[in-house]
Amino acid sequence: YFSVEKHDDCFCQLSGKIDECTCNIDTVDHFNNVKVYPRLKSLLLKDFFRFYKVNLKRPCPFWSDDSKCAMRYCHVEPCLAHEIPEGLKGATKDNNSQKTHLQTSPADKYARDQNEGCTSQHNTLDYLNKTLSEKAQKDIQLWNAHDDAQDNFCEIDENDEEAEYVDLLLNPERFTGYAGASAHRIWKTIYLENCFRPKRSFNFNPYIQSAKLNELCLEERVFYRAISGLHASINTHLCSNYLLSESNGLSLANPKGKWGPNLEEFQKRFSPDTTNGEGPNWLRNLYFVYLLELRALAKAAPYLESEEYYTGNDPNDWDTQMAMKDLLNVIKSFSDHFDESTMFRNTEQAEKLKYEFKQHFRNITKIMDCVGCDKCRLWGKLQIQGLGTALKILFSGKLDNVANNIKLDSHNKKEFQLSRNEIVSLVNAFGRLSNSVYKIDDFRQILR
Ligand SMILES: Cc1cc2nc3c(=O)[nH]c(=O)nc-3n(C[C@H](O)[C@H](O)[C@H](O)COP(=O)(O)OP(=O)(O)OC[C@H]3O[C@@H](n4cnc5c(N)ncnc54)[C@H](O)[C@@H]3O)c2cc1C
Repeated sequence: YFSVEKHDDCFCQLSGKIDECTCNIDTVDHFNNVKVYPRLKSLLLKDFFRFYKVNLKRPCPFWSDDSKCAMRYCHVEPCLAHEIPEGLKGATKDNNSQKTHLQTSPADKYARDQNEGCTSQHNTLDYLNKTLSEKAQKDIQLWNAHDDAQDNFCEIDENDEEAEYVDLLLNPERFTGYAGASAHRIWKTIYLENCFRPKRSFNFNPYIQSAKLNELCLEERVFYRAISGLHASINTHLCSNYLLSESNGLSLANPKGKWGPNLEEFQKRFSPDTTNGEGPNWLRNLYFVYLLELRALAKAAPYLESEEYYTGNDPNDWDTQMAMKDLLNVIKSFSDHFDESTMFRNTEQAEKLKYEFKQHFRNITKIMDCVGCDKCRLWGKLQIQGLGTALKILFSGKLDNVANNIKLDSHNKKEFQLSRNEIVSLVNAFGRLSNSVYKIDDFRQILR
């Protein structure tokens, strides 16, 4: 079952097919490292993707927050008001254009034309009162929000009073020193309580052995692999952006520190010798979740191509729009996408399973509020929201019939919506996975 080639000198020289998918590891390596990674790297510097709104102060709903990471590197600096682009602060172009759109929508125009051509008698007999009381309008807004929330895999906190904008470029994901019981409790809770488990698993080890995965059904395996892939990605980042200058990682002697790849740490975390043979499988799960999010971006491409990426700075926004279109064209050109249509097929079970899948995932979003290191919490929340957005795109069913080359009309846009934060988290989360795939290749080069 192990996918490491015997004669390869590096455990991370993975090969063969990615589990649950039809494409090979090296296909993804090449596609990502040459085409996707450089594009994402510059795209994620744009203001639209740089500012993420998040509530880092939500209390942990499951246990009292036992350990706060005291290291400087755990700290997150929220943005000051003047640092946030005007367009993100309140009156967005979207709001404005929606207003004008509503005033001149074809339906309104039709009604107006009809009325203008009517006699006064017709006016009274045919009159359809289209005005809505303020209360009804509010109710409709609530219903729409409710319907939309049904598609969501995440607990959204961007509207919380305590939510603040964070500049992601000033708070890079890297080694923080967050470890030990608190970190283990989070991962353990995620795996133990929220991942579906093999029915005959009587042991209390929360971590599923890869060899037992075949006892799970496809949907459950996908869920597990996505979480494990994200876990592998986070741990790859802390190895590739490790604090090198201070041996104990806690000294305040060097305020900036020297950061870079730590091969030993990477080997310890992923080599078969130190992980009971599991490390390479965790890395393969990283490729799996990469393909899952890649497919979500391809599926949502018609939606994302019609976005304005508004921040209030027209030339920059136009650049962002063009860069996003370019990236989406590359993503659409990938020939071997993950096929989500094989999931939730068995009609009797499907709805129940989908519901459970969603509930499990929502729980994980709540567990993120228990992460005891602000920076880890920030990136954990962002990556989980990004993954949740990918799942919403893949499984809400609302984009299933939208062909790749069709521009979304306003009807489709009303049917399916992504908030700014969902788009920011999805693209940044995918950026993190892309970065991990790239960094693993760096480690391979060092080991060669
Ligand atoms: C949400 C979150 C975000 C974090 N962000 C950061 C960060 O930005 N920077 C930082 O330095 N630290 C971060 N951490 C901490 C980091 O992930 C580790 O928990 C920590 O470094 C301790 O590592 P460990 O070797 O003890 O094993 P852990 O990574 O804590 O893993 C615990 C156990 O899970 C199993 N396991 C490990 N990897 C996988 C996998 N991929 N798939 C399945 N099972 C696996 C193993 O049995 C392992 O013993 C974060 C933790 C969490 C929960």
